[in-house]
Amino acid sequence: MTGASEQAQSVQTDDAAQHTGGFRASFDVTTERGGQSYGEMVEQVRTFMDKVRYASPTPDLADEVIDDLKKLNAKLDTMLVDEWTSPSGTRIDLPSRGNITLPPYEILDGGPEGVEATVTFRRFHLGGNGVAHGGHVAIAFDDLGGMAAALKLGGVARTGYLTVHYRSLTPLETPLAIRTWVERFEGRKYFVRGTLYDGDRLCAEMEALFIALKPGQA
Ligand SMILES: CCCCCCCCCCCCCCCC(=O)SCCNC(=O)CCNC(=O)[C@H](O)C(C)(C)COP(=O)(O)OP(=O)(O)OC[C@H]1O[C@@H](n2cnc3c(N)ncnc32)[C@H](O)[C@@H]1OP(=O)(O)O
Repeated sequence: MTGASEQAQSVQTDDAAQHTGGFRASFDVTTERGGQSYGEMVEQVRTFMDKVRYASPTPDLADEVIDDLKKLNAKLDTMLVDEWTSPSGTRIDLPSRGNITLPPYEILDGGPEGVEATVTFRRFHLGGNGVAHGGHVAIAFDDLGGMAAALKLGGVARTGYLTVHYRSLTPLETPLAIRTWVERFEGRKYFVRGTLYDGDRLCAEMEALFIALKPGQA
């Protein structure tokens, strides 16, 4: 089986959408790419990943699952597109904009004043002893901190640094309140803060620097 990066893209993409700087030439926001079942497809894969984290299959069952996965991978091989035209990351109607690599979050409010969201770490995000892996907490802060910077500056920023203070354990399968906001900015430097709460209990805090990209900068 080859990885996606080794596979030829099988679907023609629009030249006008090609990358000319920043994460994307322009940030695409869609609700249609991938069709109406794309969100449920992502959800089923997330559920599968949750089960893989806890499953202890017999060798026979593992072989069966491998066969099934090979068939599914072959199906998706017929529809691979480039980063700029994939639905993933652009579907604002779906949790985490349809990006399966992010912990699923739902935006409650977002604008120049900051972003409020609910994030749920899944069984797949287990670190140990029943609670979330700290790296996954940092991913949530990175994406939503980047979003707060983007909404403040009206453009794209990259993370310069990101520090997470883990204040108490972060539970799995529990909707948590996550908030990010730009505390101040100096030129291209956006200093972003964040909090993650389970009810009244502070699980983690974040402080980060996001740097606005210059025109044409990757
Ligand atoms: C509701 C729907 C709406 C949708 C709405 C769209 C939302 C969409 C959200 C997407 C959200 C994705 C969010 C993921 C964001 C990543 O995860 S990005 C990936 C991780 N980050 C990276 O890979 C960055 C790697 N680093 C770099 O590429 C370059 O260092 C950078 C960041 C582009 C900066 O390089 P540069 O442009 O040459 O700038 P440089 O002159 O070095 O630095 C600029 C200033 O920052 C300072 N600086 C730079 N780095 C540091 C540092 N580490 N510490 C302290 N100071 C620093 C410099 O000292 C300098 O300061 P001044 O001298 O101006 O005072």
